[in-house]
Amino acid sequence: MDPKYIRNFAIIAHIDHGKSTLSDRLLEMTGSLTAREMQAQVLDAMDLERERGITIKAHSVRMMYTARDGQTYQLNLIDTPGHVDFSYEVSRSLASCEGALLVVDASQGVEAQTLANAYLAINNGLEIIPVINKIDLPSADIPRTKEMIEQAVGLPADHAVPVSAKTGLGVDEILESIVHLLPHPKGHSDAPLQALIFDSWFDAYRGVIVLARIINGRMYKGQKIKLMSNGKVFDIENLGVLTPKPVEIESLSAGEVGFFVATIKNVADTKIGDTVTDANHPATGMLPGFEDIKSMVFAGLYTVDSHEHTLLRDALEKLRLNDSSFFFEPESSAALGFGFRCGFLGLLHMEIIQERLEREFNLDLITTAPGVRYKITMTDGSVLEVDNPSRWPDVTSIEKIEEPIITAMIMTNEEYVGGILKLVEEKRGKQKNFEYITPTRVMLTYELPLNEIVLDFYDRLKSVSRGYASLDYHLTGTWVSPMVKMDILVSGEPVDALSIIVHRDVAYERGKALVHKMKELIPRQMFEVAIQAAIGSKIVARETVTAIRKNVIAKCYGGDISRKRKLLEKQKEGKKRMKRIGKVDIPQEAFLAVLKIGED
Ligand SMILES: Nc1nc2c(ncn2[C@@H]2O[C@H](COP(=O)(O)OP(=O)(O)OP(=O)(O)O)[C@@H](O)[C@H]2O)c(=O)[nH]1
Repeated sequence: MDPKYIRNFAIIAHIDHGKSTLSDRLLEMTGSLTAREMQAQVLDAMDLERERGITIKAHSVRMMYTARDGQTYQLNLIDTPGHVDFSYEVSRSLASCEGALLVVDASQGVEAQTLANAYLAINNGLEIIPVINKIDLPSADIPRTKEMIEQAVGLPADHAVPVSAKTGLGVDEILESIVHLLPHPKGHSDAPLQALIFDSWFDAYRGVIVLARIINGRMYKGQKIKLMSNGKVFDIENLGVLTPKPVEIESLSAGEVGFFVATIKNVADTKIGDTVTDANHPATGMLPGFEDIKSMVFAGLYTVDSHEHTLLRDALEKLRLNDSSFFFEPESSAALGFGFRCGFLGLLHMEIIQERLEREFNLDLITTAPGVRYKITMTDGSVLEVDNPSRWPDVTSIEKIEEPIITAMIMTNEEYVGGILKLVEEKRGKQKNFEYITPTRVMLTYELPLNEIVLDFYDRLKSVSRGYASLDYHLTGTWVSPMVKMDILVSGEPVDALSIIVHRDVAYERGKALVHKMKELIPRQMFEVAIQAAIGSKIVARETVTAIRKNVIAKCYGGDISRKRKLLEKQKEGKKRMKRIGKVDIPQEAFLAVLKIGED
């Protein structure tokens, strides 16, 4: 198609502002799907996505739209993941577009992710159309939302489109705006092929499927292609577009978006942000912006039943086929046996993987507390990267430790600022900016250690702000910090899988809170159990779980048999997620006690 009649765009929004609902409405209005064909929210296809109500993977859909001027346009909607863990994927999706719809909930206004996503779009040079959504709600305030878009985001809002994605009101105006306000793609079909990969996954029937935007040149069936980041060469077996049903076509040319299937066996070869070129007539350079994705959050995964260890390995391998952004390697723990050290993009990503392992592979897992990767310079000048507390070197050989730092944007209402400032201070934050966006809305910018964020920051923020704060962050550097390893001893024995890395200045408090929480989480046993926190040989906190006096069955001795069985069954259920360490049964929650410290 003549690029003049193509529009590639993304929808960006803060979580729950209506991105998926609007996508569905656009599909419906362009006849891509009839209302009847339409299951609720087609674009969020994965089960987990639907349950959690968030978009995890980016997809793209081609729609044909005949505008009021009578011309038919090809609109490619490129979906973006809706969570900070996936911001690199978001940026690559945006790099595949010329424009974006910035959806803002008219009853909530601009939130942290609205801003973060808008900045990503602006940095990628996109034209932005503000869309003010949910105008059917009684609490919708269009003038105020416009004002916030102008003041907080810095975008003109006079051409903002007020809509209700739910009822469809105003959505046809969005289609007209896309056609008339967004620029068309500018590539050259006769130049050597350069296609940007913005998503890929493994399909059990078709193999690796790659979504790409053709920036220059042409892609066709039978073509020999080269992936420029690793130089690997493959043959294109077929290609097509999602409408959202996959429809095969013969070729894709500059400006278009589609999928291709090549002789690629391993999804890890298709890196997001990579450039695909023609192996026989290669382009001179890669498209800008490519990065190798790095894990930010690390944790150990173990099976409750040590016989299931190979099942866990197989499951991890299967999941990795579909998601090349997490990594794992074998590790062993004196307490937990054989397991895997895993690296994730962020906490949500970790939870998703964990949940899939349990749900799809039926595994009972023990997860150790998530942590980050430290760069340690040793006194002999060598440099180590350590993400596992059990590999922490001896203190006497450490010269300096650098920890990863994020810059966080927090948007909230004035009345919650006090509580939030207290929280960020406790989390070792440094204020960078404090700004009133409107007379009652505040934007705080802070530098914070990633280590503190992966613990319980997000939940704590939600609770101090009663949900009226939004957070967005990205990695921006490192601090040199006096971190120490804190060991936890159960009945006098250190349990390696419970060790954590903490800042020296908060170690004492953290230790106290941690053993206190563990005391609540470890069930009483037939004997007394001491729980201690120690730094080196120094005990910093201690609690005792007292012994049980009677056993459960004795209580109903002589009672009816079904009650007795029920009790036994209940005990068994409770045991499922316990790991016996020495003589003590420790439940899964206790391994994550550090995440629950602030919860009382
Ligand atoms: N009243 C009203 N509700 C809406 C409208 N648009 C979306 N919603 C509701 O708002 C909620 C969130 O909508 P989604 O479309 O799932 O939001 P989203 O931005 O896609 O969320 P993520 O995918 O998690 O980023 C849902 O309960 C929708 O039914 C609207 O125009 N009016």
